[in-house]
Amino acid sequence: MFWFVVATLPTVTEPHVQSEVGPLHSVLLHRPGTELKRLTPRNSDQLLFDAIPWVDRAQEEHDAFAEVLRSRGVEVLLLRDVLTDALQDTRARAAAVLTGVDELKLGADIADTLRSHLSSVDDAALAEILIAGMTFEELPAAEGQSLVRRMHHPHDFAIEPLPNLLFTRDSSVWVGDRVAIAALAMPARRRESALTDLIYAYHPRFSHSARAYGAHSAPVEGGDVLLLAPGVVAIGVGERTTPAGAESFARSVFADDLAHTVLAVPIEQTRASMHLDTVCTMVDRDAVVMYPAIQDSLRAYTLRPAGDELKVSGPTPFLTAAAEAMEIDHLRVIDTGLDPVTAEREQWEDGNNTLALAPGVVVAYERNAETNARLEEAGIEVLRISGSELGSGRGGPRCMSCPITRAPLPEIT
Ligand SMILES: NC(=[NH2+])NCCC[C@H](N)C(=O)O
Repeated sequence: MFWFVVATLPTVTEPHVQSEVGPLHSVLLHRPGTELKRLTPRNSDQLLFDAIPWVDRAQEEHDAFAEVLRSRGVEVLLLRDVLTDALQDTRARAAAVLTGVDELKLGADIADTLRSHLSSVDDAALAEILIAGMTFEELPAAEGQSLVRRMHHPHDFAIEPLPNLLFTRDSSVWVGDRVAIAALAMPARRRESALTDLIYAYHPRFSHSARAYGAHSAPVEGGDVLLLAPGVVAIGVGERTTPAGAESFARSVFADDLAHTVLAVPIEQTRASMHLDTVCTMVDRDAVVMYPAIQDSLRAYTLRPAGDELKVSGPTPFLTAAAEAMEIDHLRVIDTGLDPVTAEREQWEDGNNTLALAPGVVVAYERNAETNARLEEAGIEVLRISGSELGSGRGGPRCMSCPITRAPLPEIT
């Protein structure tokens, strides 16, 4: 006689991320849309883009990126869809209307008109306005002509667009089973975390998830947070994440028992290295790809909990501090052996910004041919995507993805 045991598998995978390379199950992406069409040569600097993307092509590239992930069994959640779903909750809608309208900028009359307009549109339209923004000429018609309306150019933004929402890595980050909503440093990005906050607070899939870093406001951006191993978090400190942000993030993950060591890693405050993940990402459980120019100079302060206090030591070389915290002999750096000019070109085009789908399997921009070839020589499987338009905002596959669930790392036998 045979007994069949039917395992009841959960229909959705619970959020949980402990590492950079555990098999990826669920990820949050944002398919770019109208917000990219708002970019002009006059506003692109302020909106943190280095070129004006060809939007249709950027969407094709993004669809292909999502398809690569799906073809490897990853569940892709699109930010616009989950935001629209979250807005079904009336509390979410009320909060969304408040976050979208800046009364100081618009004055009381326009703010009132805009709030009632936003309250009257359906969930999808509200999500679209929150993402794509709104110009003065798109404002709902109102009686009379206020000074604010008359003095603003019709193409000025009444609600700023969010072109950098494409980089879902930065506005929220999962550590273990908790999500931290990032406090973003650049004015052009601040409203992004209001949207991720709404999603995680009101989408039925996430509304029961606990928060990390809840009550803090010092900037930490997800692109600076690398989960080197279960219990070990590296935080880049530079143009975006501040020392105060890194310190309070460390206190928060220690208090919640999510980590035993945090490495605060100073990085150069330049556009080319605005986040730690622009110069270093993990490609295997014990290996990183790293911009060769910083390999010898990268250092880290080691933070550990000491009762209610923090014990800070260092700085010491990053690779040594990381290996020690990860309890491995050596954190391998894939030897790209690139000449400095090629290395600088490929770093700028996000060659070091790979997204791991599993240990030794990464998604990378195809244009970084030399870096990718060296990764393959080192035994890493590289899934290439094209990013000529997507990359114009200075972000690669890692920046464009927020992992929500990764399986635990398989034991090494
Ligand atoms: N995790 C990352 N490296 N994100 C890239 C963000 C790029 C974006 N244009 C910004 O300047 O904020």
